[in-house]
Amino acid sequence: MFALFHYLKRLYKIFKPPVAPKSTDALRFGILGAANIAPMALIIPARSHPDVIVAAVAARDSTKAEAFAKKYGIPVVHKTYDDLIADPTIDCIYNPLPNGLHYEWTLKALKAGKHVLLEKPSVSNATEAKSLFRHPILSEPDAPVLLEAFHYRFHPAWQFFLTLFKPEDVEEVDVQNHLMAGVFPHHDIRFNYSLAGGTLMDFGTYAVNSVRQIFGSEPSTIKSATYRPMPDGHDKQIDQAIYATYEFPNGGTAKIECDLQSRGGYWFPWLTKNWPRLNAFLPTLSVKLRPTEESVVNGLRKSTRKMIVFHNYMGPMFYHRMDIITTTEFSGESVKSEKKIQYEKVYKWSKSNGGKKGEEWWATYRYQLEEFVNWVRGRKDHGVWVDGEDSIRQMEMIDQTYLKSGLPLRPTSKAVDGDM
Ligand SMILES: NC(=O)C1=CN([C@@H]2O[C@H](COP(=O)(O)OP(=O)(O)OC[C@H]3O[C@@H](n4cnc5c(N)ncnc54)[C@H](OP(=O)(O)O)[C@@H]3O)[C@@H](O)[C@H]2O)C=CC1
Ligand SMILES: O=C1OC[C@@H](O)[C@H](O)[C@H]1O
Repeated sequence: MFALFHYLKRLYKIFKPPVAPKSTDALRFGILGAANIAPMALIIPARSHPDVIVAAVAARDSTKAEAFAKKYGIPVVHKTYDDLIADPTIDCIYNPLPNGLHYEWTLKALKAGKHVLLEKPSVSNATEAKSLFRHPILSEPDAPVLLEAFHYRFHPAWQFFLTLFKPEDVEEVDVQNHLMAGVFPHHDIRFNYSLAGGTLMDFGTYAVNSVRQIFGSEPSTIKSATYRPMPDGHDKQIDQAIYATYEFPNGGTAKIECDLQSRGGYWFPWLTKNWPRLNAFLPTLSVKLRPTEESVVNGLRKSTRKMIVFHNYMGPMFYHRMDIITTTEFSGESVKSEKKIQYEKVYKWSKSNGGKKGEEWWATYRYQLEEFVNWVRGRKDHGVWVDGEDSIRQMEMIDQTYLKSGLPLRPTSKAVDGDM
């Protein structure tokens, strides 16, 4: 009963956080587009941050922009994205535009001297990523800050998870990201090739990112990559689901299965195979480690193996659980095994974590905003970060996966050659 109350209180505070009094020189953010993700990823987290004010928004349709601004208490509405970027009172731009517009509008904002919090996936492909993250503007003294918003990495649960094993000991990783069919309609930006859509660009980008983090390296080979295309009448260059296996330099392998229109998975498949799939709705990954001990006890060979399952690694603030499963096997003439499971949940940094800030109810996005502001304020040695070279390597792995699957790379923005 107490646990349920605690859980509901945490959920409530994620959506209705206490409002912090703002500092006099708080950073003023402007949002490009009245995007669905903006409240969750910036507007709500900003409320509890004393150094952040969401000051302006621009949308293509001014009625939509006005309604959005009214709903979320944003004082200024600009008629165009260019007007927002040109606003001298704005310090930081949040870019949640469709993937295919990330490059162009981020570069415009950087050129106007704004710091940019850029939604994932950072851009459409590795060509854009190199052009953006290695742009000379980012090497100038007092260069603006640019961050690909891989929010899940900023949460203490993910960072704790990474302490549970050494990358070189990882033998197998399995990532399962399924979203019930029907959540996103077929006309959603996620299924639009010209806007750099595709499941690999969406759910898949987390899967790719997580395996890169777990192995601490890039894959040496893509062993296979296949996809399920959109239904007839829709863009066949779009992967509705993507399945890939990778080999890493330590000999370990990773399998990813990502589906934005997931169906079936129930009994009586002949009847249920087209039913929207509800029973795998938490993105989950499992990591199998190589056997860690080999010894002889009473004439029996003892070996111990660990497996860690992380339920809901993408949205740990709502609920998550790490199952650390240790299997000890004694083998001689017969084989006997013992299994032990330890459960972990982490919502806050431990006290020994270098004074990093956080509350149990902070969402991944709130932890991310904390670090973004730290960087803008010059506090760069503080904690988790996603650097530009990492974002480039991420797009390289996505490109290579598309090529292996037989799908084309997502289109490169004309702004790359024009350099605006
Ligand atoms: N971090 C996370 O957890 C999540 C991140 N995302 C990422 O955020 C971005 C936006 O996703 P989401 O909020 O779901 O998408 P939405 O479709 O809700 O928002 C995209 C915005 O882009 C603008 N836009 C500009 N040009 C176009 C165009 N040609 N077609 C469609 N929209 C256009 C629209 O703004 P206007 O208001 O001006 O019309 C719209 O509000 C994506 O990159 C996605 O990957 C998405 C969900 C979760
Ligand atoms: O970033 C994301 O996280 C949640 C998903 O539902 C969404 O499709 C994706 O864009």
